[in-house]
Amino acid sequence: MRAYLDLCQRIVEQGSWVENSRTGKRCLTVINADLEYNVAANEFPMITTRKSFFKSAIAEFIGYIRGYDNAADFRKLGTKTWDANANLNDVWLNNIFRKGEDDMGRVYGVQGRNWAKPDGGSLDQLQKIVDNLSQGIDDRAEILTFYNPGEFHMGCLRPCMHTHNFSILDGTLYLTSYQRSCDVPLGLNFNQVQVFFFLAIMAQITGLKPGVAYHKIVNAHIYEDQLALMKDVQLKREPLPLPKLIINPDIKSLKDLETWVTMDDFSVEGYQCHDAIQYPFAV
Ligand SMILES: Nc1nc(=O)c2c([nH]1)NC[C@@H]1CN(c3ccc(C(=O)N[C@@H](CCC(=O)O)C(=O)O)cc3)CN21
Ligand SMILES: O=c1ccn([C@H]2C[C@H](O)[C@@H](COP(=O)(O)O)O2)c(=O)[nH]1
Repeated sequence: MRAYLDLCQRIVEQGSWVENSRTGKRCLTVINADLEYNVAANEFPMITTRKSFFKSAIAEFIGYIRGYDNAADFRKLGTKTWDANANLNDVWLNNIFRKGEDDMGRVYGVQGRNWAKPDGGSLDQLQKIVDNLSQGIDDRAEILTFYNPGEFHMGCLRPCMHTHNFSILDGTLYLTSYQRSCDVPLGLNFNQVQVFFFLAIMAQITGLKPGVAYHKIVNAHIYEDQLALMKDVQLKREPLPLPKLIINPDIKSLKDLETWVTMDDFSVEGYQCHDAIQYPFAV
């Protein structure tokens, strides 16, 4: 995908160095990036300039859809992406709200499916959206937000891709997703796949046609220890044609996603890529 490489190039050429106290690593940073994915044409935005792992990215997102709060549940689905944040960050390890090994606390899906109401009880944001969209209703507030500042102290990480806003226009479903902070070499690889997947699967389970997914990023960065690999290896490569995402057509409801779906229900067709690059991960 040219747009991904253009963003990487922009960070390398125009980025400013920013200290980050949470990770102790500096980041080369730009502000504001807009990406678009054509879900209607099934142009699946898997990165081709290095080997990419779409199943981990989809597993992570299905974990959010299910409201998981535990890295072990994510591992069972097929991704280890939450192991480090749940178990290796000292601030979280010493947090009194941490419920033990693998606990992530009140992050992402917990907020999406089980938002605690001040008057007691909880709110299921995703179920409301699925119910509305299935009836062709867009109330101009079809918003799933994981961003709950009142509970940041009860989770291992503040959500990065924090808000997903659906729209219906002329019978077609659109998605606009907002991301406050983006690790471009590692996280964006996953986040592109997730934004595409979320629109594709929501269209499938609500009976709407998918349109375009818009991905809006605020702080886009490359960590200092990732920079050489980006500059000297990935940016020297030419992108290859995009593959297609194949989703099992038997997935017809939110219940299906919550109960029987596994990573065997997803495959890609026509994925060609350059060799793997292992970028360092900042905890
Ligand atoms: N610093 C940082 N960057 C992130 O992108 C990130 C976080 N932290 N914390 C929360 C989640 C976890 N995410 C992750 C975590 C690990 C990989 C990763 O290791 N990816 C490898 C291999 C993945 C695999 O084998 O499945 C890669 O090469 O893409 C990617 C995204 C995205 N998020
Ligand atoms: O989906 C995700 C989750 C996380 N990231 C990255 C962005 C940052 O590098 C870190 C989070 O650190 P903060 O200090 O909370 O901003 O994780 C991502 O790119 N995508």
